[in-house]
Amino acid sequence: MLSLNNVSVAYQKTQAVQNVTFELGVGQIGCLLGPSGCGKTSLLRAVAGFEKIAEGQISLRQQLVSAKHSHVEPEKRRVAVVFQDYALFPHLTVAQNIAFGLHEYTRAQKFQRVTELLMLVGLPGYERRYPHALSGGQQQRVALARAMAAKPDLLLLDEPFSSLDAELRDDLAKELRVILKHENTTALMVTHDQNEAFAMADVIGVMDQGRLMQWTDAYALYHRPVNRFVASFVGDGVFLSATIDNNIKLNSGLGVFPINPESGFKQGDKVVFLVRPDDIIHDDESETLAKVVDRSFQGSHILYQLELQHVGHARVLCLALSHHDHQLNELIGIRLDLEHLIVFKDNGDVA
Ligand SMILES: Nc1ncnc2c1ncn2[C@@H]1O[C@H](COP(=O)(O)OP(=O)(O)OP(=O)(O)O)[C@@H](O)[C@H]1O
Repeated sequence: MLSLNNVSVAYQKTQAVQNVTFELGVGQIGCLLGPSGCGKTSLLRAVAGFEKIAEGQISLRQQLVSAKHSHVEPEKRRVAVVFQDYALFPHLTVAQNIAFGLHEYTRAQKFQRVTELLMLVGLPGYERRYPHALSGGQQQRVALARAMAAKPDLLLLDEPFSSLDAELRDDLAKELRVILKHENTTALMVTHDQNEAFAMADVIGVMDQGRLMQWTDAYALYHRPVNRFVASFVGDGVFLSATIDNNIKLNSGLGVFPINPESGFKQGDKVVFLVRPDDIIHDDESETLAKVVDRSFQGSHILYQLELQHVGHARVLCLALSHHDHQLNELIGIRLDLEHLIVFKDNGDVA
């Protein structure tokens, strides 16, 4: 449905997007995830046709819509965009807003589509309201209904929930996924919030400094990040130093762990490996002790920051059930439960 091949976007002095390649199939939901300034909005705008591209090709339905010397205008792409600020027409009712782009529909067809969409976005009976009489979340649902009304081939969403509060954001992200799947809409969303990406997307693209680092599902991003940037940006965790010794020997004294023999490391190589909070198991029986240096109560769990009592005094995170209630400076037993070791070359920046 959507295919990007080696796409670059440049402004006068800034190379905003560099050599991005990915594909999105019919009905798939993709999400571009990355920190502020990584180029995700520029890429979305290029797909919408608001930005021309400097290199590469963008195709929709196997038709070229953007290349260095050719550019199909946004209104000819059968693409709809939902912006973060809702952008509803204030002088039109909810029904008029949603029906705005349905030029070829009869009155009866418009009525039917508006009713159907309001039901889908959880606002049945809101036809005659005006935008100012709706909450932020409700306005964004109407904006979504309006964008989906004419059944676009591709729906683009630019941080659609960023002006809503955190709880509403999570709920809406989950609801939006159900709505998009119900209509079999292909969608590409931009966000800097990994929870939103996890809740929404079939496939996630992590971007850093204009480049697409990895394009895969949430599970693979978390468990098989391709580099340190992705490993740090997606999920919590810390890197610990180690040296390759056929197996990996950990200088933090946490044990010896086998690595994938095809990883290409040789004996004596300095490496770092990723330890997620759920890899550190609190175990009173264990002789490996760590000191509680910080704790944050999260209801069912407590997230501890622990200082290892061995070489380097490295700090790790540990997610423990909240009835394991330990105080600052207490020494607690831990063990490492690492199934797949995520190992990268050491750049010398880990203690
Ligand atoms: N219209 C523009 N003119 C010049 N430079 C721009 C323009 N829009 C974006 N940039 C620059 O391009 C780079 C990528 O910006 P972009 O907005 O695509 O990133 P982003 O990941 O979407 O960031 P944010 O989450 O803050 O919106 C940044 O360095 C930004 O300053």
